[in-house]
Amino acid sequence: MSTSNHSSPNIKEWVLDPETEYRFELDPGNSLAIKVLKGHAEVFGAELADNKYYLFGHECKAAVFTWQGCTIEVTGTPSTEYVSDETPMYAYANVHLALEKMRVRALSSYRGSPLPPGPDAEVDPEPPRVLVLGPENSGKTSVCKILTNYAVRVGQGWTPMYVNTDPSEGGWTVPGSISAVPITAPIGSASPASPLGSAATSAPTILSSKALLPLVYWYGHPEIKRNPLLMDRLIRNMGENVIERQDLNPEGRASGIIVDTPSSFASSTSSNFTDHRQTLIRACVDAFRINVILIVGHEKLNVEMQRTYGSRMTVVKIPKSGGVVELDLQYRQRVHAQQLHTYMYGQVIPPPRRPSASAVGDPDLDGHLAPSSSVIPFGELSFLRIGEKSMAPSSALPIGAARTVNEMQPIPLDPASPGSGLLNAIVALLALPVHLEDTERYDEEVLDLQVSGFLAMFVSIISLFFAVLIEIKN
Ligand SMILES: Nc1ncnc2c1ncn2[C@@H]1O[C@H](COP(=O)(O)OP(=O)(O)OP(=O)(O)O)[C@@H](O)[C@H]1O
Repeated sequence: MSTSNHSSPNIKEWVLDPETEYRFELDPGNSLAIKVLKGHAEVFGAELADNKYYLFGHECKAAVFTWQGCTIEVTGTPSTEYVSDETPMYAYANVHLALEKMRVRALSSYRGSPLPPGPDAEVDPEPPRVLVLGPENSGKTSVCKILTNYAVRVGQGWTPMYVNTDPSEGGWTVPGSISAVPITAPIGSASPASPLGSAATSAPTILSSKALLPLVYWYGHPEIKRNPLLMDRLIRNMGENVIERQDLNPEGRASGIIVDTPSSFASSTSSNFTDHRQTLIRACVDAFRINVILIVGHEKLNVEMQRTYGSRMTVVKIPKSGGVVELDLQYRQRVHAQQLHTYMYGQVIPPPRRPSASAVGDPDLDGHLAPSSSVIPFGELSFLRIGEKSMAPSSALPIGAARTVNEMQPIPLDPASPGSGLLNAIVALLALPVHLEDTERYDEEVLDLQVSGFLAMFVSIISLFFAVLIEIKN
């Protein structure tokens, strides 16, 4: 590895040796433009085209990896930048090859073609349905992105289903939701505000070719511990939908599923949550018919999963990357705020120094949202909250006492009442099934509905009553 300074003070050239990566971290308000001058490079498995600027911003932390060596030009001043030759990419590439083999065998069997010969010719071909588990800041999302991007890049037309069950991550919409989408093009990593790429928005149609239409369920909190029963139900609903969709499309089904999970699935400091943790892992395994579990750098969890699931599926421990950054609470809160803003208004990453007009990547295209607002009388909307606003764990109730409101009960809210908690809240707009008879409706129906968009609740001082600002996506 070597660096050379350009004539301009904030431009540097980095020559990377094979199998090394250039890691960087950005401060708030800073951005970085990276251009590949020679060779091939990728960011979390997504290849960077030659001689095009890629912008990174909003406190992005990432790495440019190269298999065969490359020269990159970096414009901007990251708070941290260094090159590392110790990466777990070899292990990740091996996992990718094993998953690829499963895909090819599964597709051959769906099409009725003879299976490729080999030691596992007798084993029933199954596409890879992978659950990725690991503690906080272990790099789970990065591993999921790398495996998904490699599958998409193979050129076989795979469209792996990426499932995000971490409500604190935001995925393709806002924090508090869980979502799934078949990935058709490599996922970029320009900003932590859109960690998994962009969903379809009210932006110009230029975006529609690469925008994703995710299936979204609303949990309403970033923290799983808040209502594990609700999370269990949402995961099962999502699994049912995902499997049903894949059953209709052999290529999509053979592409498999990659499920990213929250860190609370891996370890828990509270004994109350330990049972829920295992129940939620089981919910994922059942709902998505998981057949491969990957544990990112956690020995104890690996042993636990080997004991529980090792007899019926492959459980593999993979190394954690030394580049994964420890994200603190304040950083996560800033990213949540940025994700909400990005969902409503799109995002623009200002270039560190205007690179040439050939700049590419998501951010340049994403800054053109045209949010619309409409005033709707509250009488035409019904607001529901699931469970009580603050719920003590069941174990904290007096012996023999039961809850008056259970965790899954939808409670109607009066928006005019000061304690409704709606002011400045984000509310999910749920798609009501239109063809249902009254007899087919049930009390907890709202828990099973998908999200059509999100509402931001503000007060309109001029009209002296509450108004709702709506930005509907999908
Ligand atoms: N090799 C790397 N070089 C630089 N930054 C990295 C690298 N791998 C991951 N990161 C960054 O580290 C941060 C944490 O990684 P990631 O989100 O993948 O971890 P996680 O285990 O999914 O996190 P969480 O605790 O939220 O579940 C992210 O900002 C990611 O971009």
